[in-house]
Amino acid sequence: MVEVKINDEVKVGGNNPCFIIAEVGQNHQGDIEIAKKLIKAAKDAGANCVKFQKTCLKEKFTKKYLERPYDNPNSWGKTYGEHKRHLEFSESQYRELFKYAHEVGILCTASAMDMVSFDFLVNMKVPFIKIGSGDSNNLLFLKYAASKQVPLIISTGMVDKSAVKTIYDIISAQHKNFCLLHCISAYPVPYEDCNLTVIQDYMNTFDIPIGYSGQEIGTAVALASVALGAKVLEKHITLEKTMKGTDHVCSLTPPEFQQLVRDVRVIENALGTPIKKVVTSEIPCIDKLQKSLVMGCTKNKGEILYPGDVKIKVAEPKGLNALHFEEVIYKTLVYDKKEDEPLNQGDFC
Ligand SMILES: CC(=O)N[C@H](C=O)[C@@H](O)[C@H](O)[C@H](O)COP(=O)(O)O
Ligand SMILES: C=C(OP(=O)(O)O)C(=O)O
Repeated sequence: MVEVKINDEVKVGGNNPCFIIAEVGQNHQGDIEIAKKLIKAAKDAGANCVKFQKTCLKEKFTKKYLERPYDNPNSWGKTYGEHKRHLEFSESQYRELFKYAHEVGILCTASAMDMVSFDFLVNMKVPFIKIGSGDSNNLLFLKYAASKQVPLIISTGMVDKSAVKTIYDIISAQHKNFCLLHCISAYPVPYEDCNLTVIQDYMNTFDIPIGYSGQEIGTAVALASVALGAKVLEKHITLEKTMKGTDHVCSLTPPEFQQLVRDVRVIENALGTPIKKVVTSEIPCIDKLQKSLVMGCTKNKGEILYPGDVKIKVAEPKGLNALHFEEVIYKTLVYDKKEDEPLNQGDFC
């Protein structure tokens, strides 16, 4: 499988650990201090990267859409434009945040929500650029992004498989330094809509790392995605789930995020090898509880071992592994044997 090179130290896919993105998105409430707290929380939780959403409002939205009333409990203004302006950091604030993340020691990037934002992020030399599901049908943008030859992580919410193939074709025509994330764009996603096994379908279809961007509540589904093979995992992070904003409800608090990272690492460790074998840690249990062949009754040298004469029990000392039962039946005893005595190679012929 192709590995995606995020920077000189970090690669995604192949045998590399799952790349975990803490998605701040707009959970900073438009407040740079909250944004910094979330960067620090992402670092402390063990995330590999922290991410924002960069938008040039007049590139992403029509004038009329921005003037649309946005009257709901998550709104930061009377119109959608006012709401989004409240949540959007300036370029200099982004510089400050990237600098802070660098000081804290965590990779930091953003989703480019439009071409202008994409160019800004390229200039900022972010380790990769995320393309969110809002652009999974935006072929013009995808072509533009592909032509810039920067690593990309692309979400695939709100479209079907044929569109995902189109995304793959567009980017891979230029380079293979990209991942696709399975994603369902609902806040929160009902569990029955997660369709997590799409991850396996993507893995069978595409020769690039596949990941999961989860908007469902909790960590169970995200953990399952890693067990299914996700090599990138994105989850929203928040300081407090009851804060105002559309995404807080499907976000994880810093302790939850920390637990997620810990559990992902446990799962990766536990996935191990598909070769079923006896492992060293089983030896004490084998010694203590595995059954072996013993005499079912007392018999003398020269007598035949009929079924019923050989029993399978936990014994000390052990006899032959009980898997050899069939090989022992109808053999002749070479020694006298008492009931419950172990039967070993050399005791019969
Ligand atoms: C599809 C997409 O962009 N989704 C993003 C990523 O998950 C979200 O964070 C949205 O920006 C957010 O839900 C929008 O909320 P509002 O409309 O209240 O600002
Ligand atoms: C919308 C985004 O992501 P996703 O589609 O993965 O939720 C984003 O990263 O801005």
